[in-house]
Amino acid sequence: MKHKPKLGQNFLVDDAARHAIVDALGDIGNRTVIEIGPGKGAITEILAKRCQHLIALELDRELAPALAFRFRNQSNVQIIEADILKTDLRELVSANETADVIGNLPYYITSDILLQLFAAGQSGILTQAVVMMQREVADRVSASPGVRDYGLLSATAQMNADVEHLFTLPPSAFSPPPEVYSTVLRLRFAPRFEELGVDPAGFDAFLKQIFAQKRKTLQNNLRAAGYTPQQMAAAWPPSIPAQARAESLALEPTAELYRALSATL
Ligand SMILES: C[S@@+](CC[C@H](N)C(=O)[O-])C[C@H]1O[C@@H](n2cnc3c(N)ncnc32)[C@H](O)[C@@H]1O
Repeated sequence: MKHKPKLGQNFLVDDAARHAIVDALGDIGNRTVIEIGPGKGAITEILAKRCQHLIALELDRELAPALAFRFRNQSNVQIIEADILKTDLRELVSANETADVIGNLPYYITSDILLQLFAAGQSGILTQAVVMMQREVADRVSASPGVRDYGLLSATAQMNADVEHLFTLPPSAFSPPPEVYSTVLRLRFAPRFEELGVDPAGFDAFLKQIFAQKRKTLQNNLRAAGYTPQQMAAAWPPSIPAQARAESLALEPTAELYRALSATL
């Protein structure tokens, strides 16, 4: 079967790596695990032996039935031919249950998948995700405030999860080898909206506004988003320098600024 580059198909062929990814989920003997993009089953095969219930979502209409056939005698394995982005994860998880997610992600939709996982995390159905992505994207997801890679994706991710950088693999771990290195992250879903006193939709929109132009100061981005100089003067927390950029602020002062500006509306 020919691989389909358009579907981000780079199959994992490094045996130690595929075990390490599954090991990162910990003990899954009593867990429901959702696998994104099982492909030819490199990770699926190990998960099927270890977890209570495996739900694997594969878009490729040749690979999905081939996997369903291969695992037909394993009653804990469910292969679904579906587009992850068009799947409501809440429908896969029974009431009063939570699931873990795993996947060597199709890199062309990494950010969209992460946003989908954060939304599912907010609804309380996911505990953790072990996900492999292009190294540069993983560096942005896990970057701390004040470093060059810190931006909208970092702030969004860290509002939703504790992010842990696990390991990086070279192109040779895959067939065909991609042009980039790949990094595995563990995300433990722990939304911080309540703790920081912000509403998720409003704060997500605010993050998009303050990171709209990375090289501009916070005040310039806020002005472009429609805040007046008077509103900013009335609300500006003394702890935030007037010339600060969004990328230099931790989530706590960012939330403080959002709350103060919201109070002026
Ligand atoms: C990087 S490969 C990983 C395959 C396999 N898990 C492995 O590690 O060898 C990504 C997989 O995601 C599948 N895929 C691509 N787009 C998808 C989508 N929108 N929904 C579900 N699966 C998708 C591809 O067909 C491919 O099998």
